[in-house]
Amino acid sequence: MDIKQRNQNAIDLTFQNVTVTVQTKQGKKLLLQDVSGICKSSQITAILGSSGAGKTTLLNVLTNRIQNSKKVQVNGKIQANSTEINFRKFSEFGAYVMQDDVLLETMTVRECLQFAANLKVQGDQHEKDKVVQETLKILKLERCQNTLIGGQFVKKGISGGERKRTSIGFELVTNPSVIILDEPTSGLDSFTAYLLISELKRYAINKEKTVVFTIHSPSSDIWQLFDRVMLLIEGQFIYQGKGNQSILNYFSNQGFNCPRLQNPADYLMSIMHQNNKNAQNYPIYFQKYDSLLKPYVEKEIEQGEKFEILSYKFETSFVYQIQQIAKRSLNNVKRNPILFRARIIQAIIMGLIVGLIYFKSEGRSQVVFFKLIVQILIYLSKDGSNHPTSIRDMNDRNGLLFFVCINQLMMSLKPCSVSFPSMRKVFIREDNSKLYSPYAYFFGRLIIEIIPQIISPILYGLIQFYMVGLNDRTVGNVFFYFLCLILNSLLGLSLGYIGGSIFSDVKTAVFMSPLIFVPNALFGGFFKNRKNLASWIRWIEYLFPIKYSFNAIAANEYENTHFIPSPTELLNLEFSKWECVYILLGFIIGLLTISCFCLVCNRKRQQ
Ligand SMILES: Nc1ncnc2c1ncn2[C@@H]1O[C@H](COP(=O)(O)OP(=O)(O)OP(=O)(O)O)[C@@H](O)[C@H]1O
Repeated sequence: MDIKQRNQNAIDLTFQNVTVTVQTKQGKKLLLQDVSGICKSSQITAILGSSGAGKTTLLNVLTNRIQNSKKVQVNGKIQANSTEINFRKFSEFGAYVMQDDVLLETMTVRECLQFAANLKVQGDQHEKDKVVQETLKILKLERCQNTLIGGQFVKKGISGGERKRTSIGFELVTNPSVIILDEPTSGLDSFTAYLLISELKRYAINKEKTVVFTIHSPSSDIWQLFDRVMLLIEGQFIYQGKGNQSILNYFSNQGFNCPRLQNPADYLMSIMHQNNKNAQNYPIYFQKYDSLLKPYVEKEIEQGEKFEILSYKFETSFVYQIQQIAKRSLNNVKRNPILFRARIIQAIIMGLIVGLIYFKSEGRSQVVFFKLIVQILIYLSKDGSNHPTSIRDMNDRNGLLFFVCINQLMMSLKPCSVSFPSMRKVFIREDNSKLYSPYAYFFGRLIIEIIPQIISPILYGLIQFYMVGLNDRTVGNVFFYFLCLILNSLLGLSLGYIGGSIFSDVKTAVFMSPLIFVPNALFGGFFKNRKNLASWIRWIEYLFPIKYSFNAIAANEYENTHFIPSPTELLNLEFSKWECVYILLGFIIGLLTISCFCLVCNRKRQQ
């Protein structure tokens, strides 16, 4: 690498006159007050301050995660090598490791880094693997590389420190020029914390990276490592410049002497801590900073790196992204199969319950369940034996058909409505890191989640179809019945996706699902005959897809029936069974498209 290339990869991150104001019930609150500074390449910059001083807010501003809104106002200039940057630009060269480690618990440490590398590292698979191996080595994660991350559902997992390092590795693997970390040492013992910060320092020096982090109470060993320190009180700087002895000299000149045997960081935290005694000194700190350090910092900003930033923008193909997400989703199902198993068990139990309740009612086929497979194989056709024999039988049949429709819808609606919210944090984090397109995420997950929604209705149907004795006059009738079950299940999936992509948390999504389900059931054409609906409200029934499911399944059941009165006329079935299939397919595609757009529009910047 020549000198010019090396300098072009180095980024000085500067911020000038940054002010952040939020509107609260009590009035306007200043989170950051006209702060300016520089974080230099090949250095580690530590931001210290008491709780609530504005450290995280500053990192959010540097990474462009805070946007102007009705409640929040952000002013100031953020630049990388004198080029003003926005959220998208930052993601091309920078990475942000938030305080919470948002990782997918069913992945191993290596898989987690590999996922990020596959999607964001340029080159062939060998190069991607090499970067992963190097990152595992830098962060001392080799020993636990094949251990599952673990969490709520997958109990056995890596330790807190390994988790933190995996989180950092997930961002480092993409080789960012600027890496910003919010409290990377929280939850780590002092020695692990020291190892981590020294690795970050080595990384900054060896690879000319800009490393910025907030830290609460660094040990004296860690304190020695800081190249640059920023001290914040109430959203204002009281110090910015070299670490170690320089900072102690600065405060000593103001009459604040750190006792010889005390950890300098602890001493500084004690004089910054918000209490009445310290508060009297705040004006002195601010005034000294403004007169002694601010002009010097402004000069440093002016002298900062001016090279144009090399664009690292690299995106894998849409199909490759879908492949990677689908592969991960499949692994997720394999390693945490509880939802999949629950869906299958639910189908078997519900199939048996329905089969037993409606078992071989009056005049129905006497074919028993175990003959089912043979029945289908020999394409058995029966001559009208499955048609209703009485009004009572017809009512039973209608009830069964309607129940089957709403049951299938409900069985897939609920699990699918929590599918996006349960992974939302992971998605938001990865989306913020611009690992993939949100559309690829949607389709990658859909491809895998659709599988149980097809297997389950088939199982359900296989169990109850012949137990009950539905219309098996032709093979076409039998298959159409199964097609209806699958379409209902996919309808539930798409309705669930709508809820899950609008509502960001699991509880709200589950709570709102009856709002989707109940009107569908009421306007489905069974509980209330459509002819009896008031004319002003009748049009609404067309908006609820269960109407078409019931129409299709009933039209199939009563096809060529000789029964009088005609069940199709009594039910006022409006459409032919195939017309209903096309309408249902339209609904499913339409709802999936809407939910995809909702997911895209509902993204936010992680703070
Ligand atoms: N959206 C908001 N609305 C109102 N107040 C806010 C908002 N965001 C942050 N604050 C307040 O701004 C102050 C600074 O918050 P910030 O999270 O930056 O502090 P911090 O220094 O990182 O604290 P800690 O070390 O405890 O994480 C806090 O008093 C916080 O309550």
